[in-house]
Amino acid sequence: MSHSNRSVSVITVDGPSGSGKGTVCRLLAEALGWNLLDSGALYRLTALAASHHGVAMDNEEALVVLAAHLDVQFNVNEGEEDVQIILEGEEVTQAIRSESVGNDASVVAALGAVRKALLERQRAFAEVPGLIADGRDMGTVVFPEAALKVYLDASVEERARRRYNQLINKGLDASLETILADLQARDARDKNRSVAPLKPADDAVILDSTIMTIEEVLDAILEEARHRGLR
Ligand SMILES: Nc1ncnc2c1ncn2[C@@H]1O[C@H](COP(=O)(O)OP(=O)(O)O)[C@@H](O)[C@H]1O
Ligand SMILES: Nc1ccn([C@H]2C[C@H](O)[C@@H](COP(=O)(O)OP(=O)(O)O)O2)c(=O)n1
Repeated sequence: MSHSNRSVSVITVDGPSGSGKGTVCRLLAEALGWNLLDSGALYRLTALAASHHGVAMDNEEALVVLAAHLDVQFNVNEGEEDVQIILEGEEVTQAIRSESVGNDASVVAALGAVRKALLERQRAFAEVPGLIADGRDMGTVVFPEAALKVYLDASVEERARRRYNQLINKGLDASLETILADLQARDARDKNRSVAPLKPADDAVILDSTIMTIEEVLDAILEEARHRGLR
């Protein structure tokens, strides 16, 4: 099956780091009672598995093997906000969220063979009653037939401020300048790669969240979903 389950409704949310995809996708999945695919987590897990196994982030052959055989469990625990992620028997829920794993993920994600190895695993998430898919190429490559495609953007300065606040709130050290520079490098890598670059699908609804609250972004997407008879 190349396009997994065509009868299942899919809403895709693509956009750069810090635009609010993860937050709004979680709320959408909750509001609609649908499944959630955090595709970035798969690239982060591939990068983390590589570093655990001493595989360099440009060793395409070895990375493909890791991506194709990722031994991962996503556990949804009642009352807990985060999905618990277990990689090769080890809890990595927090570990995959670091900025360095994010940067490594962006590097391995530029390799076409790695993306191919993860493709069917992503499509398998499309199960009834529906799927919210969060990533960079959800609407352009993975679910081209999605009923609603959103491209969520925000200025790079605002996205850097959000990341900075996120780290400070976790009690971690952070430098706004470093975060801004890292984000700019990651944006450039994700947008300029030759395979499945980050860009809005031709039929995407573009939302700029720079001066929108999370609630406003959620409502705007739910309104679009309603227009399309998705709820
Ligand atoms: N519209 C918004 N306004 C203000 N803060 C936001 C908004 N959307 C998300 N955030 C915050 O920004 C940070 C990054 O959001 P996240 O959902 O992780 O983005 P992404 O998944 O696109 O990288 C989080 O701390 C989140 O609470
Ligand atoms: N569908 C996807 C999802 C993520 N990636 C790559 C590119 C991103 O920089 C990294 C990390 O993605 P992730 O969505 O987890 O990162 P952010 O939470 O937006 O900072 O993975 C991708 O190439 N395609």
